[in-house]
Amino acid sequence: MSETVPGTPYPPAGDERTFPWAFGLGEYPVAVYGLGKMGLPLAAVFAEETGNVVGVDIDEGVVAGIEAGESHVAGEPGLDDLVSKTVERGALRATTDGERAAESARIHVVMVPTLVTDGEPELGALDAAIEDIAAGLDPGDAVFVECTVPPRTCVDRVQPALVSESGLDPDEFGLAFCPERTMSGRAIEDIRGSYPKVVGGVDPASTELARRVYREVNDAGVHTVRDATTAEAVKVFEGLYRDVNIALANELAQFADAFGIDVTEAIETANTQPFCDIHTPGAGVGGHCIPYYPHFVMGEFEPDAPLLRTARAVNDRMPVFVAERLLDELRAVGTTPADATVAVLGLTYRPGVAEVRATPAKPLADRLADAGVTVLGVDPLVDYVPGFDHEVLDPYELYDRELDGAVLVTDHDVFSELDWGAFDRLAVVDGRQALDLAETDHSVYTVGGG
Ligand SMILES: NC(=O)c1ccc[n+]([C@@H]2O[C@H](COP(=O)([O-])OP(=O)(O)OC[C@H]3O[C@@H](n4cnc5c(N)ncnc54)[C@H](O)[C@@H]3O)[C@@H](O)[C@H]2O)c1
Ligand SMILES: CC(=O)N[C@@H]1[C@@H](OP(=O)(O)OP(=O)(O)OC[C@H]2O[C@@H](n3ccc(=O)[nH]c3=O)[C@H](O)[C@@H]2O)O[C@H](CO)[C@@H](O)[C@@H]1O
Repeated sequence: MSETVPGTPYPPAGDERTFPWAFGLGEYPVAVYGLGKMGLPLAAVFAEETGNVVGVDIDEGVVAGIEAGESHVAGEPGLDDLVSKTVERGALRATTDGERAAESARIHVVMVPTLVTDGEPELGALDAAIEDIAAGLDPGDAVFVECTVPPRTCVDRVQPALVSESGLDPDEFGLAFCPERTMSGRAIEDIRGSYPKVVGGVDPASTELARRVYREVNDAGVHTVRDATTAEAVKVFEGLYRDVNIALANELAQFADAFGIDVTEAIETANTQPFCDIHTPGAGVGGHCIPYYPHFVMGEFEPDAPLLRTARAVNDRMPVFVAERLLDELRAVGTTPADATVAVLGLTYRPGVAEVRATPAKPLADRLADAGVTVLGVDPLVDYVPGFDHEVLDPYELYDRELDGAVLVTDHDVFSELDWGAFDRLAVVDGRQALDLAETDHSVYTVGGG
């Protein structure tokens, strides 16, 4: 890399006119750290584009599967084929040796889990990946963080760690935050350009290099922002907006009985004008995005965040609210909760995604169990949830069990397709406005419904 970008000694990726060819020919080898639901599709797309990608994961099973040309991520259209083809032609390799991968790469992309433990951001995986990268970081390299992090993480945590552990000066390498704006179930489509890629560097050269790289990957273009912290805030703001607006929908749903209306109908109607986008009430907010991102802001900075706290409290209470509606329905049909067996339908946090982090099913099941209910967990994608201390069934095993009630937490298609008439009269709570039980004699309460 020759020329420098005015205002910083850091050399960008050569000449803008020649960069696409150089990048496409694999002259800027890419390493992707974290090969999960988001990282593997990203690594495969980079491999398709450059022909020269090494993926890094700490899970030996993940690495072995990819080395065999197989994707371990279910439910991603096009991913199985893309992984198979890019591995077969040597464009994508996988390893558990993060340091060695870093030595071979010029562009290092981080997509490891950034989680929350007891309400605190858990960035250990990020720190570990950065440590690997630092061990192999060379002048002129660039680090792009894609996993969601608290604002200021790149400037206050990542850059100092890279400098201290690599021995390089800050202007000898690039660092940018380039958030993953991707939804499980459509990852390749989103990575390829459902929306513009947002990038923000710790300096202009880092922003410029990120722009040049992601312009080769994202057909919707690249939206550059002032700096890395602004880019981190963009990603977190997207999630905060969603958590607050889901909380509004959940709070409104609790007025359905008092108003005597179908709140979902009122929401859908209110949303027919462009200044209103009330989200959908449900049984709770799960996954490692939306319920986690508020904790990247709340309590991490001087200003308090009462709105974020309240929204989190409203959403965290929804599983309990739904469980208590089911207890009401059991009593309404003359069933004593302590004598009841209830199926909790859906253990993953949303349909089609085998992810159970922050699943609403767990607090909901625990509230039922506290009332003496025997709980059966049911899901088509997973048969185990950490901390879920109840029996777990495959959906079709339900027909062999004596049930008194059922609560829909996650609307996997299979639950709408069940033969509900095969069950004796049940107390049912539909937490996702997904069931049509009008032709049955079940006693049904629909969250947000009339
Ligand atoms: N899942 C989503 O819908 C989504 C969407 C946008 C952004 N994100 C962000 O991406 C992050 C990752 O999400 P995901 O769904 O891919 O998680 P995931 O749990 O599916 O995959 C994470 C992968 O990283 C690996 N890993 C953990 N520590 C590592 C390390 N030190 N080095 C290398 N690999 C390591 C794990 O073994 C796992 O394979 C999330 O925490 C979030 O910040 C997720
Ligand atoms: C790039 C990225 O980070 N993408 C994220 C990803 O987020 P995600 O995979 O976590 O999925 P979500 O759809 O946010 O669902 C989370 C939980 O909230 C419940 N929910 C949802 C909507 C609603 O109206 N009422 C609800 O109750 C739902 O059941 C589930 O438990 O995709 C979203 C676009 O879908 C993005 O916005 C979001 O940034």
